[in-house]
Amino acid sequence: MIPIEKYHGTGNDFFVVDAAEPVADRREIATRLCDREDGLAIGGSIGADGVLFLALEDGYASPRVVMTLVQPDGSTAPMCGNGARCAAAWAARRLCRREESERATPASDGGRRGSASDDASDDETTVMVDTQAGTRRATVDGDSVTIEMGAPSFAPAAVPVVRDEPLVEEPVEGLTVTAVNTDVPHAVAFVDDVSTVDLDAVAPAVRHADAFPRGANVTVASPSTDDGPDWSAGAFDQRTYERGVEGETRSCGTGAVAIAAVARELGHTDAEAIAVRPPGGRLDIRLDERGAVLAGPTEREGTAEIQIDNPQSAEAAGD
Ligand SMILES: N[C@H](CCC[C@H](N)C(=O)O)C(=O)O
Repeated sequence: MIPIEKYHGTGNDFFVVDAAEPVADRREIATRLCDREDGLAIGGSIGADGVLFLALEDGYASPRVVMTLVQPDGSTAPMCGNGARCAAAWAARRLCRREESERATPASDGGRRGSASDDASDDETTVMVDTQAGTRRATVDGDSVTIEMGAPSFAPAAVPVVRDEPLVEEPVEGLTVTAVNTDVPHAVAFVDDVSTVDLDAVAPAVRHADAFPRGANVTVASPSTDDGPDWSAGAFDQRTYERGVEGETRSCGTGAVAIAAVARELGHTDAEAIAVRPPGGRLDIRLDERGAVLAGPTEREGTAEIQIDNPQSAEAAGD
């Protein structure tokens, strides 16, 4: 039996599997468990937006977790803002439990490796999350996780987009988009009201447009309705259609950072602190010359165990 945990960050949900578990075919497991109709049910929902395979590495001054996100279509995403926040929350919880059990049974070497209590504050744990896009520093404070993201780039080679100049506010398959890389490619379109966009109808053509040789996540944004229709207020509503999920998700961290970066690039706001509201909650972004920082809540929803040969026979154990 393989233990599976379920986490979500503002509604972007993931199964978590310890990378040490003997899962030979990660694509097959991800495709099966994530299915929204026939997949694994934990915490009141069926399936997920991906499976995080996480390896907690010993021997570093700051705890380090190696993250691989396998998406429902079997592809691997180089980065995922919400997934990385969940990975940090998972690692902090593991470390905390490990310390509790070490306190109950003191280790003979008394070694101090990767301790969750090595941080300046007793309430916060710093976790380094290794992703295919690079190592990102996360701070876990209860259920709230803040993570340093890479610096957004509009450079055609970085997005990537097949052109010589950045793609800024140009029509692509029916949407007026700006292309940005926030560790993954996003095509961002500002519209008057995200709730009126038929995302499932318009996004697939943009996601697969020839301009994007590796595809793109498609993110639409509008001035946040809670804060009034003021473009400069630094608050935006978000909806994202994700590559790899091939559908809309309830939240997307790299997409929220992409909205902040494009809003600043287009002069919609000059705020350093930008609030983004995906359908699943609220994410806070800070953008300065060093890059972007993404903050928001996470939640551990529950656990299950699966038979590796027959994942559908899984029984939710709950917690
Ligand atoms: N949901 C993720 C993004 C995953 C990106 C992935 N869909 C891809 O680029 O293939 C996030 O919170 O940033």
